[in-house]
Amino acid sequence: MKKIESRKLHGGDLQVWQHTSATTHTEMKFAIYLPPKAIVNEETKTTEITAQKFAVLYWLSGLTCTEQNFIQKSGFAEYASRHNVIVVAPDTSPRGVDISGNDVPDDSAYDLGQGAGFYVNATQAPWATHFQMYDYIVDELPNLIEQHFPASDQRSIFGHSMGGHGALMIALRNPQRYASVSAFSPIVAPSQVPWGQKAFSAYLGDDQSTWANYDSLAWMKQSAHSKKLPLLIDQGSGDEFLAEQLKPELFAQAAKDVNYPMTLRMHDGYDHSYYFISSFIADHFAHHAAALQA
Ligand SMILES: N[C@@H](CCC(=O)N[C@@H](CSC=O)C(=O)NCC(=O)O)C(=O)O
Repeated sequence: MKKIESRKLHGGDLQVWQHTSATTHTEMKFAIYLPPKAIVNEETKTTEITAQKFAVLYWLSGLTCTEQNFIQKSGFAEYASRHNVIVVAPDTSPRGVDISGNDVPDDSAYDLGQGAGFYVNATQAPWATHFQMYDYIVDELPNLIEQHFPASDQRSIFGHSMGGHGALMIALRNPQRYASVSAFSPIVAPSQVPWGQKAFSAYLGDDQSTWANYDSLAWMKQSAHSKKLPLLIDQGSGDEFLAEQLKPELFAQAAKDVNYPMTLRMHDGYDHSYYFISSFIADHFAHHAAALQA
């Protein structure tokens, strides 16, 4: 693991790390924010509160994003610092070259390939060798974080758009691993909308029965007997992708049908951008901090 960026922010330490992933077989980057109390003293190798471990909130970004978009645009650090929660924001796909020096596939579209991993384990060529983002987010990254940082195994997850799909799908599939989930402008039914259909066809193939494994709406529909997590969705009514790609009403109806408590808030006039995210990021930290008891 190599630290490639470190900046003081709201009293804490914002770092970017690069590591060789055993899951994607590429170099991967992630950002991590250590709130003031979680900063490790290099001399004593302890945090301000000796041996304390801190809950971790995982952020999944949307199409075209790297680990940088969220940390630069969301205004998250004030709230991570206030709630004493570690925040981890990974890249959205493998990139560049693999560990054998071969190019990672990229079809050069903004909604497929590099920057568009969709948080699935691809089964189809040429993607399957590297595009294993589900396993990377659910297993490899938390293991790494909990091994190398003062991080507990108390985890929550949130995200935006493609990353909102990722957060909802991962939390609904693994309710024992997370304390809470939230999303801004999520793609809730990827199997039914153009962005998701394009990605799932490429990564998972034409047999649509396999798509349900990665579809939040499908997971919600079968969650009647699952552990229920605190679940919040914020959506702007002025979002240019709302009607064609996002469809949060389908998810809210499915939740109602299976008695899954959730909050869907529609916000008049807000669009799909990080301006919307930064306007409501404080509420998402409050939502997760309550569940994590951070
Ligand atoms: N037309 C845009 C589409 C890309 C876009 O809007 N990306 C969003 C996420 S959309 C769903 O996952 C985003 O977060 N962009 C990065 C940002 O910093 O705003 C395009 O061509 O880029």
